[in-house]
Order: sequence, then structure tokens, then C-alpha cells
Amino acid sequence: MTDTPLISSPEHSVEGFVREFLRELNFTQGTVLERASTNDTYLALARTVRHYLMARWMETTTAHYRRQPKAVAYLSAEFLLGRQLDNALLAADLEEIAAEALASLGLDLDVLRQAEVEPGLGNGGLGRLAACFIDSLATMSVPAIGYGIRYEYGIFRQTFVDGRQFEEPDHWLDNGSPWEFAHPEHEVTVSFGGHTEKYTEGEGEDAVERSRWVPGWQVLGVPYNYMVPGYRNGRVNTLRLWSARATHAFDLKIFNYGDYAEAVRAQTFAENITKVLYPEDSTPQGKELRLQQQYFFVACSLRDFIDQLLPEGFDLHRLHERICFQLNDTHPVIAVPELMRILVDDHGFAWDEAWEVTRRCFAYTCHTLLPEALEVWPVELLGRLLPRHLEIIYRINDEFLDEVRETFGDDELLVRRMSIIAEHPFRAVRMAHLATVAATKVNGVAELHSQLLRDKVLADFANLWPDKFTNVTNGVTPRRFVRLANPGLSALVTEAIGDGWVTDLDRLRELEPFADDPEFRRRFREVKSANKQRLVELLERRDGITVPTDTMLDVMVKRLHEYKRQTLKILHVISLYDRIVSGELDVDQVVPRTIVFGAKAAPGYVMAKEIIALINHVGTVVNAHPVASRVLHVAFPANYDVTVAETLVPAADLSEQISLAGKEASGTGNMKFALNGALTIGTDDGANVEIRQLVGDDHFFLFGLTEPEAAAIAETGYRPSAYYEENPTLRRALDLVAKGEFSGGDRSVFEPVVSNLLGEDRFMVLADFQSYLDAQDRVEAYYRDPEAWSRSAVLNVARSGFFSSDRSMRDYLDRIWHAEPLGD
Ligand SMILES: [N-]=[N+]=N[C@]1([C@H](N)O)O[C@H](CO)[C@@H](O)[C@H](O)[C@H]1O
Repeated sequence: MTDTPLISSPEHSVEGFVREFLRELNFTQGTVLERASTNDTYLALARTVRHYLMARWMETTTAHYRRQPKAVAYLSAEFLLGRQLDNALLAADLEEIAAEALASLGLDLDVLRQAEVEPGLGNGGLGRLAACFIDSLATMSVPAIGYGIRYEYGIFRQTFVDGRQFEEPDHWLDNGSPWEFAHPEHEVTVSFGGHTEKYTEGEGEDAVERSRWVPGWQVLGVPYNYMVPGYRNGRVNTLRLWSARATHAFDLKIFNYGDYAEAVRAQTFAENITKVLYPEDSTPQGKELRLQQQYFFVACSLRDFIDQLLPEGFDLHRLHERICFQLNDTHPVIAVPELMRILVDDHGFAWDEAWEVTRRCFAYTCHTLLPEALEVWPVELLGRLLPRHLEIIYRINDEFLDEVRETFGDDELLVRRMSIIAEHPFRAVRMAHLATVAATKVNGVAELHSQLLRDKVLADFANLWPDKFTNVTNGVTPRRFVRLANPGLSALVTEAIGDGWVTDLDRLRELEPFADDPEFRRRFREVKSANKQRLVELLERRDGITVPTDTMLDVMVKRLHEYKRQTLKILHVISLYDRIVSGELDVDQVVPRTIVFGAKAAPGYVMAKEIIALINHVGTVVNAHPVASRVLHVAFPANYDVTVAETLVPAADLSEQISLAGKEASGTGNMKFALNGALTIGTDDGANVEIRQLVGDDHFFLFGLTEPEAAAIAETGYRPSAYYEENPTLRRALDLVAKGEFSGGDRSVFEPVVSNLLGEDRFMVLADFQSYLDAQDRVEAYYRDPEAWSRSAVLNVARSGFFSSDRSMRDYLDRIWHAEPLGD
């Protein structure tokens, strides 16, 4: 980057590492090796690794500021980062050096890496996607910054009591986080509440009617910077997460009156804004605090970008030439009226001038198809919390509806349908409509999803602005989810085709010929078995769960949601159990299988929690049954997170992607499993479609209704009980649950789950049951031929390079951001 390094990096050697580590242990941790706790040594290790990345970070930041390239700001309410240590060691090419240096001091890197607490600042796919994307942007040397929220408490810790989910707060910051750098000197003041007042600027015909915001209260936003190291390219981008503080943390006068609680009320009130992550995935909570969180981090981020990253006196008329703010779903969309407010109210722009800039600065990614997942904010609440923003949204809407009428004539039904303001059931702001009106581009996250956005969810907008709509299929970072998570496979692949694949995943294609090499397949199976052994040890150590090592590993890990159909999976297990116990199936003919679930349910999602309880109760009965347990084992480790995924995914043989077609926007777990050599059983939904097209029908177990078929059945009326009456296998499985087979004979326990399936079954579990069972029979038949299975597994790896988040970033750069990597 620059000829003279800003700061010097420690020596890239075992000796250099030891020196740096001991300095950190002694001078920062204030202890000596002999007396150091695991947390001391872990923190010293983390800081040592930081030092090796610091120079690159400073150089990257300085270069971005000096050269002012077009950049990307990724605005996301969630970043599911996972543990940082291993990724930093990999990026800085320090893995071996660190392991050897620590070993020379009698320390074990494996033990220290376990000391790291995972920052659970996200719910699921959307949050993890953001983390994969910023990793790719750094590795591709793209000038980019991630902006988000530093929740004091991340996604809740899940525990099971009698198979039922309980939630505990996620104190992830208890021991501090060595990966963050607080910068209170760059704090931002954020306003809320109050009212607006009109005033006239200028005299006579130059007089302009203006509006100003008179806020009711304010808080401070303190930025915490996190390194986002590129993979061995000398670049380190920044993730900036905001934490709320009171403007006046402590009121001494009130304290002296003895009202201690009142004295710190402001601080408590402010801190509440970034206290905890809302644990809903795909079903937003319309709570006021949630809107406060969204506006808080957006206001901090826009202010920060304009004040800290743009040069003094930068002409904001050209803001769109310098930055594209990517809106990760509707959560940050309040950024649109916020930028208008900054340009008009703070910088005196005329409305049209400001809109000309604003409508070129944003792009919007939609991550869902569920109508209930599209955020709407009541105008009553938005007007009370952000009165100036509501005014601005109304004006944006007025001008937009004028354009609709000009284009389509006076079709009031259309106008009402497209309006940013919904009139029923209450007046509310449709955030997806606001995002679509303001964005330069709107994209879905898989081909099918983007098509359904055009054809259904946002059809009116696609009709008005066809060129605004595009697709960027999701991706995952190969650094964390292959190179780090699956060192066995990585070594095997690198031996075969070199290590170029780590930053150019399409190179995996060169593996295709090895699928026909019996020796390569043998070694591939060896790696898979070793990964299974690692998983068995983890489940034993972490959850006290004992699972057999030599079975087919059938894995379903994702948030618990009815559209993802964990019920279909457990009905398959129940049916297998039923047919084995009844003797219909000869137990010796059944392929030994271990079914592993991982899933958190939003605390308020009652049906999801009932389904978790059913899975755990079925597991208890199956695992204890003298016959069935010989070939069937159910495991449900609690508190599924990124760290568990990193051990679980490489061990899997079968990846369950069984959502009702047309409901899962993309999925990203499906990509991680395929890249780690698991075969997918799935519907033609989300990115499953593209996985099947790339790996080939012979290497994918497809089943179920297609989206058009499911839509047609829903249209004409779906009667789930008909499938119950017509299909004895299905009936027996449901009857077992209903009669209390898995609840000690108590019929009431799972009655809600059964009656919901027989009554509404919104996601057509019963309609897809038989097709799913038939596909599982194909899985069993195929798994009996290890050569054929491992050939398909190798081909899944070889043909899944497309699902790299680097490719996703290339698509965003080419189609949406029109930015490019910053060369040396
Ligand atoms: N919110 N949201 N949406 C999701 C996931 N639940 O987080 O975003 C993910 C990331 O785009 C998608 O893969 C997934 O299908 C979709 O449901």
C-alpha cells in the first residue's frame, strides 16, 4: 500500500510471536505465564494477533481516506460474526506460528480458542450473510465499511428443560472483547421525539418554506471498531458498531437529593437502546425500542460517514459518487429520510436537490417472501419518535404517487396498493415500499426469490421500474466455512488442485476428475469420518450427548420456523420409528442414521417452541427404544450457533433443506453443506434450485411441490386432513403423536401441533409428506453404495464454487454498487 509503513508489525516468526505474546501478557494483562488464567492467556493471544494486523488496518484506512475511492457502506442491524481468533490467525497467516509459539510456552492453542465467546449479534441467515459479505469485501480489497449495532446482549442462550426451550441472556461482553476498539472521541449525538416547526427562509420571492426538528431528547452513539481482515492481501477493513450512552450519564444534583435511581435514569434509558438484539428471525417486532435501535445506528452511521470518512468540505451533491449505502433488509431503511433531513435541514439543500442525491445513494436487499416479515411502522409511533422523518416520508410518497398516476393514470386501487403509507388496518409506513422507491436497485437473494419479488411481492413496482429489480444469489465465505471449519477437506483439495480456491472458489471445478478417482474418494470418506469423530467429541464435551460415529449423519440446522418445516423432518423420524417398531420395516434393512437438529425459536413464537419440545420428546423415546435405537438416533444440541456449525457442517452426509417451495428466500446453510460434501435433500425453493442446477439432478434428492403447484393448491383451497385420510403411513405417524406416544400417554401435550397440521398446515407439510418419504428411501438406497455416494459428494464440492460470497460481492459490485477493488 504505502512505501513507509505507518506502524511496524511484529516479526512474523515463532520468536517474534512469543515476544509479542509475553509482552501482552505482562504489560497489558499484568500477569506472568506461571500465574496467568486461561482468560489472561486468551486475551494476550488475541491482542498479539491484533498487532500483526494493525499496520495493515491503519494502511487500509489511511489509503481509503487519502484516495477517496467509491466505497460501500453495508448497513445491517445484524452481524453474526462468529469467533474471531481463528479467522484472524488465518488472514495473517499465523496459524502454525501461533500454535508453535504457544506450545513452546506450554500452552495449547486449541484450549485458548475455546475461551473465546462468540459475538451473537444476529439471529440467523441475514446476520451471518452480512458477516460473510464484509469478509469477502476485505479479501477482495474493496473499500467498504460495515455499520451496525453493538448489542450488550446478543441472541439469547438456549437451554432445554424437559425438552422445552428456555432463554438466558447472552452476556457476551462479561470478560470484555479483545477484538473491539472504542472511540468515544467520535461519538455522535442522536435525537428523538419532540416536534417540527415551520419557518420561512429568505425574503420575498426567494422566501422558502422550511421545517426544522425540535427534538425532545438525545442520546450519544459511541463507535466500536472491529477489524475485518482480508485473506492474506494486506488489507483490513472496518466494522463499526454503535453503542448508546446518555448525554449526561449521571445527575449529581438529583443524586444528592438521594434519588439514586432517578440520577442514573437517563443513562439506563439510553443504554436500553442497544441493550439487546430482538430475537425474531423473519417476523419483526413492531416495538418502539426496535425502531429506536434502527434509527439510532442509521443516524450514527450517516453522520459518521459524512463527518469522518469524507474529506473536509466535500460537496454532498456528489455523495453518490463516493458511496453506496446497502440496506440489509428493511431494518435500516429509515436512513432514506435521515439523509434527506441531513441534506435539507442541516445542509440547506432544496428538496429536489436532496432527492436527486438521496435516490442515488441507496440499494435495498429484500430477504423474505413472508408478508408478515415485511416491516410496517404505525405513523402514530413513527410520528411521535421521528416527527421530521414522517414529514419527509409523506412528501416522498406524494411525489412518488404523482409519478404512479402520471404513468398508469388514475387507478386509485393501484395507488393505494403502491403507496408507502398503508391505510388499513391502521395508517402505517411500509418500509419495503419506501426502500423500493428510494433505492437505485432492489435485489432478492436467489433467482427464484428475485423472480417472485418481481412477479408477486413487489410486482407493481417491477412493472413501474423493471430495470430497478435484479438478483444476487447469496454466498458464504470459504475462509470460515471450508478452510477453517474443514481443515481435512481443505488439505485434500489443496493437495489436488493447489490453494487458489480459498480466494477463487470457482477453481473447485478442477476437482471434478477426482470424483472418479477411487483413492481420492477413499481419502474424502476418511476426512468425513474424522469430521464425524470431531463432532461426536464436541457433542459429548459440550452437551453430554452421545451419538454413534458410524452412521449416516442427517442434519437439519436453522432457526425454528414453520415454513422451514422441521415438523416434516420429525414426522419422517416418527414414521421410521413406527415402521421399525411395528416390524413393517426390517431393522437390519434400515440404514443406521443419526438425525441432528439445531434450532432456536423466537421466545414469543409458541408453535415453534412446541415443535422443539416434540422433537426432543421423540428423540428421547427413539433413543431409548431397544430396537429402533439400533438404527435411529436423534440428537438436538442446545444453543446452535456459528461455532457449533463449524464442527457440524463438515461432518454431515445429508443436508435437510425442506422448506415449502416459495417460502425460503435463499438459505445459506444449504450452500455450506454442499461445499463440505454433504448431499442435499430438498425442495425447489430458494437457492436449492441453483444448487441442484449446478451439482446435477443425480447428486441432489429433489422432492415436493414446486412453488407454482403450492400456490395453485393454496389458491384453490388446501385440505390437509385429506392427506391424513388417504395416506395410512402419515395417519399412523400423526396418530402416534396424538395418542401421546412421545408424551407419556398424555394426549394434550402435542395436541396443538397435531391439530394445527390437520387443520391449517399453512406450509403444506402433509401435502409433501409422501414425496419426502420417497426421497428418503432414495437416500437410503444410494447411501448403501459408499463409492457412488462419495462420488456425488465430491461433485457437490466441485460444483458449488458459485456459492462463494466473493462471487456475490462481484455481482453487487458489477450490478449495484459500481465500485471496484482498490489496487495497490
Ligand atoms: N430475515 N431474513 N431472511 C433470511 C433469514 N431468515 O435470515 O435471510 C437469509 C439471508 O439472505 C436467507 O438465506 C433466508 O432464506 C431468509 O429467510
